[in-house]
Amino acid sequence: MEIVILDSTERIASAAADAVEQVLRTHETPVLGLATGSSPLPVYREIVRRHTEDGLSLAHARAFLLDEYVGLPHGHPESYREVIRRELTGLVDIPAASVQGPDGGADDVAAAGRRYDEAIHAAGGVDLQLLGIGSDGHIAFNEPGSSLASRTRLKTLTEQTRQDNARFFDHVDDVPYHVLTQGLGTIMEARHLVLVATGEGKAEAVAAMVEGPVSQVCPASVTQMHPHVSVLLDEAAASRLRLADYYRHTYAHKPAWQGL
Ligand SMILES: N[C@@H]1[C@@H](O)[C@H](O)[C@@H](COP(=O)(O)O)O[C@@H]1O
Repeated sequence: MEIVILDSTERIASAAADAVEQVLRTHETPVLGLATGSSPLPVYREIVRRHTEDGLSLAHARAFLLDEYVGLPHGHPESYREVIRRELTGLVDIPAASVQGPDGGADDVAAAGRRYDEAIHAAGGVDLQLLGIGSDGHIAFNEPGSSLASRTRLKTLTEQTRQDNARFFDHVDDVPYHVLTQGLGTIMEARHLVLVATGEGKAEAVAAMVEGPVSQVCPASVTQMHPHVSVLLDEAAASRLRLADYYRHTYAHKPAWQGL
C-alpha cells in the first residue's frame, strides 16, 4: 500500500488524474472503475480539463460504477448513474453505452448483482478503480460487517451513512435504506486501487484502513491484502496515521519514473 500525503486537493486530483491518464494512454480498451461521493470530484474535474484542453480521450474506455441506490426512480438526480454522468462521463467523449452501473431499479436485485459481476469480468476486469472512503470505513457501500469476499449485492445502509449522504437530498428521510454495491471481493479484483480521502472527518477511518487490523469492522482495511493500492490523502485525513513521517519520506524519495 502506498500512502501519499499531499498539501492540497489540487495536487491529489492531479496525482490521481495522472494514474488515470496513464491507463487511458497505455491500454487499448481501458476499463475504469468510478466512484461517487464528493472526494473524487476534483479528480473528475481534472480529467475533464485534460480532455477539453489537452485532448485526453476516453473514447475507447469502458467504465463501471461502484454502487447505486435501490428505489430511486430512473433518472433521479442523486442516483449515482446521474451523478457520474453530470460530473464526468457526460463531459468527455466516452460513449454512454460504455458506462455501466449496478441496476438498482431491477425487479430481481440479487440477479442484477450477479449480472454486474459477470459484465465486469467479460470486460476483462477493471484496470484502475477510484475509491473514496466513508466515515465508518466503508468503500463503495460495503458497510461494517461486510464479508471481505463479497460480490455485488444488496446492502442496507447504516444510519451514519444515511446521515452523511443526507446533504445530497432535501431531507434525510429521502435517503434510500438500500443499495446495490460491488462487493469487497469484486473491488479487490481491480488491478490498481486509487483511494482519495480528504478532511479531518476521514482521519479515523483512514487510520483504521491503513494501520488497523484487517477486519469487517473497517471494510476498507481489506485493501491491505491488495498488491497495488495508492492512498492519496491531505494532511487532515492523514492526521491519525502513526507512520505518517515514514510515508512522506518514502514518497519524497520515490524514483520519478515510478508513477503511482
Ligand atoms: N458510496 C459512496 C462511497 O463510494 C464514497 O466513498 C462515500 C464517501 O463519500 P464522500 O467522498 O462524499 O465523503 O460516500 C458514499 O457512501
